[in-house]
This record gives sequence, structure tokens and C-alpha cells, in this order.
Amino acid sequence: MSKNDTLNYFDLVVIGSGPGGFAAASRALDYGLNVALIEKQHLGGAGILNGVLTSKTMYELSMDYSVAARIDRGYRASALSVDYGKVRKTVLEAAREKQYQMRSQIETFFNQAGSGNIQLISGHARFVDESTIEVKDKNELHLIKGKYFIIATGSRPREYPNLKTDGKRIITSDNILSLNEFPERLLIIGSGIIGCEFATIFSNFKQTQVHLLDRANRVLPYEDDDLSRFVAHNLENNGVKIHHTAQLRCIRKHPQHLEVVLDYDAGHSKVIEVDVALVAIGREPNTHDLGLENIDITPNDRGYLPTSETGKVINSKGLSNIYAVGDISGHANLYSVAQVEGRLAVDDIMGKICYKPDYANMSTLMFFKPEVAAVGANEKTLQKEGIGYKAVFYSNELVDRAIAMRNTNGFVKILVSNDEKQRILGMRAAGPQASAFIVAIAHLINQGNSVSEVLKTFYPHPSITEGIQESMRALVSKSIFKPRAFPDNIIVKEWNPGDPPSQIF
Ligand SMILES: Cc1cc2nc3c(=O)[nH]c(=O)nc-3n(C[C@H](O)[C@H](O)[C@H](O)COP(=O)(O)OP(=O)(O)OC[C@H]3O[C@@H](n4cnc5c(N)ncnc54)[C@H](O)[C@@H]3O)c2cc1C
Ligand SMILES: NC(=O)c1ccc[n+]([C@@H]2O[C@H](COP(=O)([O-])OP(=O)(O)OC[C@H]3O[C@@H](n4cnc5c(N)ncnc54)[C@H](O)[C@@H]3O)[C@@H](O)[C@H]2O)c1
Repeated sequence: MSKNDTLNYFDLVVIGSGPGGFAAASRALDYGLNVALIEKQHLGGAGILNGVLTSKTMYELSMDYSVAARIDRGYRASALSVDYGKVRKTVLEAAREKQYQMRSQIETFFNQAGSGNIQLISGHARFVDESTIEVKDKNELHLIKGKYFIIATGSRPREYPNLKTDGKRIITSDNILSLNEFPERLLIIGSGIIGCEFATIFSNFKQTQVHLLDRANRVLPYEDDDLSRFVAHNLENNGVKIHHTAQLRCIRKHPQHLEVVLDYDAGHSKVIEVDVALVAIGREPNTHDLGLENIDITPNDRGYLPTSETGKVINSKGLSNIYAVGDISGHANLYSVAQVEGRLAVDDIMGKICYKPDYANMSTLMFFKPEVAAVGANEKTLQKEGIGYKAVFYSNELVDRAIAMRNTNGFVKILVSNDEKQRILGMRAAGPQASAFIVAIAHLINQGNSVSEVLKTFYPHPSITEGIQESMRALVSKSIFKPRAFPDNIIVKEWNPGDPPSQIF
């Protein structure tokens, strides 16, 4: 291996070009910094390939396909067919489109002396000391010096104990685009967000019998039971076979199929045959082979890098000149979290930080059928913390826009403080456009707003968001449609410390 001399000196060296790293590098341009962006694999990280954009493109195609396959709306598509190779091609086109936008920005700011400069460097980065990294690319090794560093190396799929993935028949989300065709039978191990999203996608295309292994008796274990039941019910309606309270004992590989042995908590076992098994049991931070031992940084018990509120890594001497953002930081594994943390790290370096992230009020989207969006507290967390609340459930069956769409499978569920102020604490929404309007509630929560603010506003008609306003009116017994007339569609209840645990629907 040839060792080149120090390549350059940079104000800021960012390791990883995912949403965290790219946002940090872009923010550094605003301050006129000279930035190196190091990437060992795909530009954009899991924000683009084998992650957000590719899975969401596949989701959108699968949703279009499932609508086209409907026969209850006055039209019928004849000879509808789908080809995995062509779906993959479309997905990769989306990924390339975004990568070209990133490249265009990098090219624009390449060698811009004095006004903010960015250089994309390929290779695997490893710390030599607190101001130097070595970057290994094929047979070359470069040394790069920097004043500040941001580690944005993201995460990788967690491996299932004693189960070796081969990228073809036993795969992770990293290998979805390596499949050559729709598997006839797919086992998804893990019923968290990735498991449920791919179960939705593959069942939408109707080419695959999907088995979903849920080791608990409910999918999405961190959400309220009612939402978990709703999502599981929709998956089952879409043809997914959910194996609740089941553990994977083993997978035996045969030339033409995989033989899967499942052990149920009830004491019995079942053998099923599938073609592909997808492991989706969480993700692990990429802290390995970063040379952390050379900079006196030790990951915490959960494997994440210990940081200050602004992302500064804490070593044995206190705070260092190194930041950690995104999936490596131990907060939620979300695109928006990585992006905000990347930007804040640079603001902190420049001494210009003007707010700190409030992780309690993050919005999350879940791409199921129908889509689900979440922000703020759920019933489970409030009950655990002993905080009393009022909850309202309002079904899309009463929302005109959803009726017009012939798509009423959805709801809003809003939690407010159980006091005079009735401050909005959280919302779960399911159904069409849930992903678009969740942020409106996030703003209301961030501003400490209460039910009365929502009642004052004109909500346009016909819009899905009218369900939000009607639900808030229901909370104060002023809704147009009355819970007494629609007891399954409008539910209001309260919970106070000391009450037994319960859920609204
Ligand atoms: C299938 C899937 C679907 C998802 N869907 C969503 C979604 O819908 N919404 C959402 O908010 N989030 C979603 N996520 C999560 C989201 O992708 C991550 O939270 C986000 O990408 C994290 O960004 P990051 O910058 O921390 O890391 P990453 O995106 O993982 O990027 C890290 C980059 O660092 C590079 N790298 C690692 N080590 C080194 C090194 N030593 N030297 C050089 N480069 C290195 C990697 O190659 C990678 O490109 C999804 C994830 C997956 C896997
Ligand atoms: N739309 C989105 O926002 C989105 C989409 C995909 C991924 N993501 C992010 O990616 C991260 C990873 O997603 P994920 O679904 O892999 O993780 P997850 O933590 O959401 O779910 C993992 C699931 O695997 C189960 N599990 C764990 N060990 C198991 C075992 N040994 N056997 C069977 N089941 C087991 C858990 O009970 C859980 O249900 C998430 O934290 C999420 O933030 C977000």
C-alpha cells in the first residue's frame, strides 16, 4: 500500500456523507469553511441507498400498484403486471437523481477559495490522533489534517445471533435491491418499523406471501397497543401472515428453499418454507474501525458515542474537538435527527448555536398502508411518567375528504394535558396525508399551544385535517358530529395517575 503525504489541511473534516454528514458540510459552507467530506461507500448514506429514499420509492410504487389493482372504484386495470427488475430500475433512478443533486452542490463549491469550499474524498476514515485521520481507498492511504471533526458514520443492520446473512437468500435491508425477482415467499424477522414497512411493500405488490415474525404479541412494540393492533390488522388484511409470540429457532438452507423453524411462546413449534429471509431487528452504530482508541473515546454501554447536548464528543479529558451526529449519537435513528444534529454541530463549532434539539417532540412517519405519523407523547409514555391526560380518537370515516377519496381507514388520536390549559402533548395519525400534516401539530406542541388555538382557526374544506379540528371540538364537547351518535368513531376519555393502564381504542 502506498502512503501519500498529508493531502491537505481542512477547517472541518466530516466522516460520512449521509443526512448528518452532508447537512453538516453544507452548513459549514454558510460559514465559509474549508471542508473535507469523506465517504467510503455511497454518497448520501442510508438517507438515499438501502435506506430512506430507496425504500420510500419502492413504497410509493407499491402503493400505486395496490390502488391500480383495486376493483371497487368504477375502473378495472386489465392485465396488471409488475416486474421486480423494472421496479428496481425505477428505485435506482430516484437514488441517482438525489445523488446528482448532492454532487452538483459539491462540484459548485469545489475549489472555491475563500468562500466556503468542499472536497469529497473517497475512502474509509480512521483517526490517527485528535487532528489527523488516515483515509484508505483501495490501495492508497492518505493523511488528512483538520481543526474540527464530525463523525457521521451512521449505522448498519443488527445481525441475528447465529444466523449468517448471505446477501441473497438471508438478507438485510441493505440487500433488497440485490434481489433479482420478487421472492414467492418472504420471511421478515422483526416487526419494528423496517419489518412492517417491507411487509407493506411486498404485500402491496401481491407477488409474495409475506410472513412477519413478531417475537412479542404486538408489532411496533414502542407504540400504544391500539396503534399496534391497527397496523397489524391492516398488514393481515393486505395478506401478511404475522407470527406473534414466535422466536426463530433456525433456518436450514436447501438448494431451492429455506426451511424455517419457529418456536411459539405457547409451547408449540412450526416449520415453514420460504425463499428469502429478511433480518430487520434494529440497527447498530458504526463505531468500529474508526481508530477511537487513538483519540481516547470509548463508546457507551449501548455502543454510541458519548456527546454533549450539542453533539461534542466527551473523552476522558472532557470535551474534544470532535462531534458525533446522526445514527451514531444514540438519539432516534431518523433522517431529520441526523440532519438537525449535523447542522447544530457546525453552529456550535462557530459559537453560533441558538437552539438545542428537543427530542421529545420529533415527528416520525411510518410507511404502511395506510401511512402513520407520530409526534410527541403517546399514552404509554404518559402513563409511565404518571402524567394525567385527555385523549380523543376521531375516525376518518367522518371526514368528508376521506369519504371522497373512498379511503376512510384512518384516524387522528390526540393527547392533551388534563387541566384547564389542555396543552397538546402528542398525536398519532393514520390515513391519507398523515405524513403531510403531522408537522402542523409538532409546531403547536413546540409553541405550547392548547386546544383553544385549534378551535379558533378556519380549517379548509374538504381537507383531511378537519379531523384534527373536530377531534379537538369533541374534547370540549362542541363537535359537530357527536360521540353519542358515533360511539365507535369519536371517543373521548381521560386518564389520571392511579388509574389502571388503558388505551383509547
Ligand atoms: C431501510 C431504511 C429505511 C429508513 N427509512 C427512514 C424514513 O423513512 N425516515 C427517516 O427519518 N429515517 C429512515 N431511516 C433511517 C435513516 O436512514 C437514518 O437515520 C439516517 O440515514 C442516518 O443518517 P447518518 O448521516 O447518521 O448516517 P448514514 O445515512 O448511515 O450515513 C453514514 C455514512 O457514513 C459512511 N461511513 C461509515 N463509516 C465510514 C468511515 N469510517 N469512513 C468514511 N465513511 C464512512 C457510510 O458509508 C454512510 O454513507 C431508514 C433507514 C433504513 C435502513
Ligand atoms: N419511517 C421511518 O421513520 C423509518 C423507517 C425505517 C427505519 N427507520 C429507523 O431505522 C431504525 C431501525 O429499524 P428496525 O425496524 O430495524 O428497528 P426497530 O428497533 O424499529 O425494530 C426492531 C424490531 O425487531 C425486534 N427484535 C429485536 N431482536 C429480535 C430478535 N432476536 N428476534 C425477533 N425480533 C427481534 C424488536 O422487538 C422490534 O420489533 C429504527 O429505529 C427507525 O428509527 C425509520
